[in-house]
Amino acid sequence: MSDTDPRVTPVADGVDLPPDAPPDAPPDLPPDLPPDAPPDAPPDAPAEVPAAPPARLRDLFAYLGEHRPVLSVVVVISLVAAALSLAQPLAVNRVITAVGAGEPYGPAVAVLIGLLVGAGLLGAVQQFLLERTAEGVVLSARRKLIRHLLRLPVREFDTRRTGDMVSRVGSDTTLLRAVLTGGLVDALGGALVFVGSLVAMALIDPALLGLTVAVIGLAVVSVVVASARIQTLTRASQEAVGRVAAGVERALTAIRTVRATGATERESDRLEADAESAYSFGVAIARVGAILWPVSGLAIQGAFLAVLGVGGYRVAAGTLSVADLITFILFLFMMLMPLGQAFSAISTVRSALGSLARIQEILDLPTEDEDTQDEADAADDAHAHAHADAHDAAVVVPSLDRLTEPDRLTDDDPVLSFEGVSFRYRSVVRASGRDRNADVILDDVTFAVPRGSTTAIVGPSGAGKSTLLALVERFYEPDAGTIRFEGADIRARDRAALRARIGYVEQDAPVLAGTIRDNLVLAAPDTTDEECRRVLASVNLLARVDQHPDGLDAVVGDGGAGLSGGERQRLGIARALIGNAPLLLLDEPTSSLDGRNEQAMKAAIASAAVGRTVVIVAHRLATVASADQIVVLDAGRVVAIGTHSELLVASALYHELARHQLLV
Ligand SMILES: Nc1ncnc2c1ncn2[C@@H]1O[C@H](COP(=O)(O)OP(=O)(O)OP(=O)(O)O)[C@@H](O)[C@H]1O
Repeated sequence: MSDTDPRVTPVADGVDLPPDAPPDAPPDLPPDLPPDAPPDAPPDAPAEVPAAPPARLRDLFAYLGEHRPVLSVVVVISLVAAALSLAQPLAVNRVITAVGAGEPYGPAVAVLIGLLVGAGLLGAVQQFLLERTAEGVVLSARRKLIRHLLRLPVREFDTRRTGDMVSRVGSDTTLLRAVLTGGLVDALGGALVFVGSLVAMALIDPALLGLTVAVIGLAVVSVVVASARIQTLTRASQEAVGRVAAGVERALTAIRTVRATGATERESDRLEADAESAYSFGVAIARVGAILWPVSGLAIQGAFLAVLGVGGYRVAAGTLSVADLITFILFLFMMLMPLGQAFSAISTVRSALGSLARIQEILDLPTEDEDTQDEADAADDAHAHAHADAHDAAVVVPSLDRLTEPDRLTDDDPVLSFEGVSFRYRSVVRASGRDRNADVILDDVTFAVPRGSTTAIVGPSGAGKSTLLALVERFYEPDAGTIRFEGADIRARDRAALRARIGYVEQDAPVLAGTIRDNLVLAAPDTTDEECRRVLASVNLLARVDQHPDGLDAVVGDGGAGLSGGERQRLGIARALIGNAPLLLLDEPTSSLDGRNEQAMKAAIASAAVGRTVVIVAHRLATVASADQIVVLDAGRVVAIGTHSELLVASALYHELARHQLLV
C-alpha cells in the first residue's frame, strides 16, 4: 500500500478529539471517510444499512442481569474485602501508637496480618468468579447473536456483509468481557473503600481532606470527558474490524477468481488498508487511554504531595500527630486505589458500549417470524398498484378468504399455484430510490403446477426464475397476488411447516462444508446410512462417494470444494429427496454440463420426480424437454406455457432459446 493512498490516511491524524464534540459524535474521519458511509466499502458491496443508535448502560446491565446471583456474591465478597482493607490503616495506627507508648504490639500486628491475608484470599475468589461470569456474559451474547442471525429474514443478508456479521459474533462479544474483568464490580467494593476512607479522613482532618478532594476532582472531570470519546472510537474501531472480516470473507470465498483475475495484490492492499483503518482507530483509543493514565497518576502524586506538605507543616506546628498523618496518608492511598479502578472501569464500560451497539443492532432486527416489514411494504405497494392498475382486469389479487382447505383438495387441484404474483426486491428499491416500477422482478405471474407433474421454468437470464422459487420458500413475500401450496395461501402457513413439505435445491451453493453425510441428513438427522446410500444411488452419486476411502464421511469443503458443479447439484437433490417432501424446487446450475453430467442430471431429476411434484428452473432446455409443462418467463412475465413441442411452435422466445441450444 503506497503512502499516498488516500484511503490509508492515518486515522490517528484525522481522529482528533475536539473538546467540545458531543460524546456520541463520530470521530473526525479522513475526508474520504464520511461518517455515514463505511470507509473503503468496496464498489460491489451491498448497500449498507444505517448505523444503529449508541448503546446505553441499561442495555449493558441487561447482560449482567442473568448472572445476578453470582454477581451478588461477588459484590458481597468485594464489600467484605473492602471492609478488611479499610481496617488496615486503623490496625497500623494501633501498631504505631503501641510502639510509641512502649506497649506490646504483637496482637495489633497479628490483626494486621490477618486483615492482609483475608483481603488477599477474598480477592482471589472474587477474581475467579468475575472471570467466569465474564465468560458467561460473552457466551450469552454469542448465543443470542447466533440464534438471531440464523433467524433473520433472508432479505437482511442481501444488504449486510457476512464477514461483518461474523465479526460481531467473534470480536464484539469479546469486548463485553472487559466490563466485568475491567473493574466495574471491583469499583463497587471500591466505592465502599472510597466512602469509608473519605469519612475516616474527614474525622482525622477535614481541612486536609478538602485539599485532597480539590486536586482529585479535577482529574475525575477530565477522565469522564475523555472516556466518552472511547465509546465512539471503539464503535468505529469495531466497524473497521468488521470490514476487515467481511473483506477477508469476500476474497477467500472467491479465491480462485481473485487469483485468476490477477486481483490478489489489489485485494490484499484493500484488506490491509481496512486493517490499517482498524489500527488507526485502535491508536486513537490508545491516545485517549494514554491521557487517562497520567491524569490519574498526577491526581495521586498531586494529592499525596499536597497532603505531605500541608500535613507535615501541621505536624511541625503540633496540630496533628504523626500517627494521624500516617493514617491519613494510608487512607488517601486507599481512596485513590478505587478511584484508579473507577477510571479504568469507565473506559472499559465505554468500550463495551461501543461494541454492544453493534450487537444490539443485530438483536433489534426482527427475525423472520417477527418480521412485518415485507407485509407492510407489500400493503403499501398493493395500494399503489391498485390505483395504477385499476383498469387492468388481468391483475387478479385473490383475497385470503378464498382459501381452499388442504384436506378438501382433490387430485385435480394443483399442488402449487401462482395467482397474479408481482414482486420487487426491497433492498434495490430502497438503495436506488429509482422509479419503483423499473425494479419489478415478477409481474402478474399466474400458473398452476399439477400434482405429480414436472414443471420447468425457462427464460433468459435475469427473467426472475430463481426469484419464483424464493417466493415459494417464503424467503420474500410477494407485493401482490397469492401463492397457494396444497390449496392454502402460503402466507397463512407457518414457515417451518411449509418448508418441511418442500425440498429446495438452490442454484449457487447447494453444499455445506462438512461431510457428505452431514449434507445429506441436514433436514433429517436420523437418516440411516442405508437410506443415504439409496438416495445417492438414485442421483447417480453412489459410485463417486464409494471411490473415496472415507465414503459418506468424505469431507467436502466450503461451497462443496472437492465436487464438480454437477456433483454438488446432485448432492443437493439427494439431500432434498431424503426429506421425502412432496414438492421439489430445483434451481439448475447455469454452468454448462458435459454430456455425461447432463445425462446424470436428467436421471437425477427423473428419479426425484418419482411420486413427487417437481418445479425445476432450467437453463438447459435439454434437461427439461420432456417436462409435463414448461413455463416461459421473460422480464418477470409469463409469456407462454406448454410442452416442449407445443412451445417450439407457439413461443418465439422458446424457439429462440431452443435454437441457441441447438435443440432445433
Ligand atoms: N437478492 C436480490 N436482491 C436484489 N435483486 C436481486 C436479488 N436476487 C436477484 N435479483 C435480481 O432480480 C432479477 C431476477 O433474478 P433471478 O435470479 O430470479 O433471475 P433468473 O431468471 O433466475 O436468472 P438466471 O437465469 O441468471 O439465474 C435479476 O435482475 C437480479 O439481478
